[in-house]
Amino acid sequence: MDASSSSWSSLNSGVVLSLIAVLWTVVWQNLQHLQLQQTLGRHVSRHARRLAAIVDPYLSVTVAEYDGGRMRRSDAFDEIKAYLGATVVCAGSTNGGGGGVRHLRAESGSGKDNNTDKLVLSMADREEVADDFEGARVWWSAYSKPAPRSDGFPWWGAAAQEDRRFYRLFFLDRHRDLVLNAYLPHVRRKGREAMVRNRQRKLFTNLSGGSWSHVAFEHPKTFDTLAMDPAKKRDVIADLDTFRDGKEYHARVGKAWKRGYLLYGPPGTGKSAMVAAMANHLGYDVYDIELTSVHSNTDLRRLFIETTSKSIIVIEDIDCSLDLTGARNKDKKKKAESEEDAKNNKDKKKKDAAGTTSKVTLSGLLNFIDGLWSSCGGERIIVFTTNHVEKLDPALIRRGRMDKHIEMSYCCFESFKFLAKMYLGVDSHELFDAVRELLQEADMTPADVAENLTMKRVDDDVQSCLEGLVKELRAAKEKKAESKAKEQDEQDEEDQ
Ligand SMILES: Nc1ncnc2c1ncn2[C@@H]1O[C@H](COP(=O)(O)OP(=O)(O)OP(=O)(O)O)[C@@H](O)[C@H]1O
Ligand SMILES: [Mg+2]
Repeated sequence: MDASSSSWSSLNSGVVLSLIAVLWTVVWQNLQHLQLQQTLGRHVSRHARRLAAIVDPYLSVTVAEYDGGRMRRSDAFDEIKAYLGATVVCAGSTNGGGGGVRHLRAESGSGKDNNTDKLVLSMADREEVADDFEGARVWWSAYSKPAPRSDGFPWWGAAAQEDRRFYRLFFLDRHRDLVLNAYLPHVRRKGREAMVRNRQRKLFTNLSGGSWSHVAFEHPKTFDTLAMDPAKKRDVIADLDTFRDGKEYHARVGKAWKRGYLLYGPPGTGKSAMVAAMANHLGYDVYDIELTSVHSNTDLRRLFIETTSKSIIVIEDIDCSLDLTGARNKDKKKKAESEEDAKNNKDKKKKDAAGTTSKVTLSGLLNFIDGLWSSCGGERIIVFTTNHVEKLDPALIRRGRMDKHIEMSYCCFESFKFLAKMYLGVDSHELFDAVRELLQEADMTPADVAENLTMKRVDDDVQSCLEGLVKELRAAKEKKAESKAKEQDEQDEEDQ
């Protein structure tokens, strides 16, 4: 009995061992060839969901690539794809959701994103990824179906033959309100932001024929490298952020989603640099309108209507592009003209270049701004820059048209310190006190200060750059004192 039971048990253990060996081989092969680890993870998570569904059933929302079987791409699909690509898929298992995706789909930017070198990543079909939101866990899966033959109208071309792609979101019934009212809007918002970040932005300019031409917008200026009063800078950034997130606010108060900025100040104080920083901060395209190449008010309106949302429309040197100062300012203008003849070389050149072909008028400019802004979709910022704010017609820059007026001024000590840190990498130096005093008495633009702080020769160092700056500041101070004395003499002569 003992012997037979022992041989029986040894036979049994032999069978068990062989079974384990066979199972192990299968498991090993699966690990090798079918990436069982991942498959298991997915199955376990599916089974866990099914188990959870017994006590708390889960719901699903499906988003199709094309709305209602038509050939219009669904915005929601693209936003979800961008969200998953940026937030969950690329973050892998570190996103807190624990659902790292191993198989990705890579596409080059489509349509308007053609210029980008970046690949746009999304989940491959049959992948599943988890995401956490305010304590709730949800799951996204991707799948596709072959395009039904019946809806393949020939004029839709190759796109009609492509598979239809879908995203499906699973979540527990108890999270229904949270998912539908908070999570999905959050996904769309974040997705839109990711799409803006991913796309190659463009710098447009108008050609003399009245159409737009563009190049890639690659200006490196950001608010991090723009020297200006820190409080003022924070205020501008907050204003831009509020504008960008203000879709609902504008709709609620019945205001067109647009904002006008007037940047004014002497040449070289960073007005154009500020426009680039604004565009980089918001991720918007830039439309740089050269008014002197626009033949008529109608052409101007057409150009504006062709601009897209999420853009900054800039008219540089608005005071000298055309005679937009209006009849109201004529007397004031006559006086100003004689004083500023010397300064106005740039203006004259522009006017000469304009020739006599441009018939854009002040009223045309006012009308098209308001007409376009009240009728078009929105999310546009318009920026006027000028060296002579006093020459502009008040109607052009009144609040509502130009909501925010920003003065870009000569370099102050704060801006100098910022530039010294950026260009020379120093926070303090024995010459800083001299610079501080001189900046109170001399007018020097940030552009000139930056030029002095740039090391141009191999033997240039912090000391030589700052010495050069102090020398130039002294010269600027003397020049300012001389011109003040001259002005005073002229005034005295007039008074006599
Ligand atoms: N505040 C600033 N911070 C950093 N760099 C600046 C600043 N202001 C000017 N610069 C630099 O000086 C150069 C000229 O500046 P910018 O073209 O922006 O001046 P501007 O005010 O537009 O002059 P203009 O009135 O002649 O058009 C740019 O290279 C810019 O980077
Ligand atoms: Mg400029």
